[in-house]
Amino acid sequence: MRVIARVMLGKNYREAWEVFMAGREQLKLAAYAFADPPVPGFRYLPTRRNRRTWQLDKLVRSKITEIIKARLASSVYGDDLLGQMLWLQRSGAGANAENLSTEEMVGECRTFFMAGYETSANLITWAMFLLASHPRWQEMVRDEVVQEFPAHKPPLGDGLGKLKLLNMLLWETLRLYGPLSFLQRKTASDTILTHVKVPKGTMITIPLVMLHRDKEVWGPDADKFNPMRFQNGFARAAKHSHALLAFSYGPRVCVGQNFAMVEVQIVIATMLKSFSFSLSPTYVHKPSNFVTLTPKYGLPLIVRNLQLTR
Ligand code: HEM
Repeated sequence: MRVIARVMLGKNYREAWEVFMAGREQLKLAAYAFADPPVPGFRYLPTRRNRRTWQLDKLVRSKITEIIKARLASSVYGDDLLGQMLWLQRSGAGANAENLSTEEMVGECRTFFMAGYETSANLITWAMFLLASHPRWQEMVRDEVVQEFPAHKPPLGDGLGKLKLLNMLLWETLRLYGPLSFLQRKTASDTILTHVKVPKGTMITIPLVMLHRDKEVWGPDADKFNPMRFQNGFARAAKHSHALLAFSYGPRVCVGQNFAMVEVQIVIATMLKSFSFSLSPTYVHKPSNFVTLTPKYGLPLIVRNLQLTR
């Protein structure tokens, strides 16, 4: 959470935290709204949940707007993402920069907060689950990390690109336990999808969980943990070069995917260097899809300090 708060509003870290907590609650409320009756205008009714959503919305907007105003007044835009947007807006350097209104900047901040925390946190969680469940892989990835980043060399910088096994492990985690279980799209025109006529304006849900475990695409071991399927690269792991859609594909592909992969690599490599992990006997395997895919009862791990055990 701190990572995305610093990246987005680093200079205003304390306010970022408040914005973030409010946004997080909003996201949960929005997820509950999926179960609302499909009554037009239902979201405008003053139900308790809607009122709370509006309250949070106001809070998030006013906080970010205040931060923007203060930075503009001081002419010190900051070296975080908001600072970059302000700089683009003021300098007119970016394409369509003049169109980036304060309202849009507020929207961008909200999107980044929402899109950039739970997803990465859950990738770390599920990767740790798989490492704890497959000790041989845990050893192999640790050996790779220690070889590239011995003793007191922190796992940062170009060396991360050499952590092939860790990358394979992360791709396999995204396949089996991708943070987002589905994507949604609305058809922009009448279309035909595998012989089915789909009228304009139809909402289509793309079930990533099913696609990622489809035996026709991934082979007979599609349900099994096998990071080696990625040994020849991402595009050759399945019958289709874009079968892994955890970060989506096309014009709406996740803009934060490289950032997320580096962030997660650093966190996992740092932990593996000093600790070993095994699953606690109290762990109950129940992936639960609420906004993102999480272990319903948490992920209790037994953690051992390697310096004490070696
Ligand atoms: C493991 C981590 C992540 C996963 C699995 C993930 C996944 C996704 C997916 C599937 C989408 C597309 C949604 C759609 O097409 O409907 C998306 C969009 C987006 N992601 Fe990520 N994401 C991750 C991390 C991040 C991070 C760290 C950031 C920010 C630093 C970020 C920022 C965004 C933004 C801004 C969008 C919207 C892009 C747009 O609509 O143009 N994501 N992400």
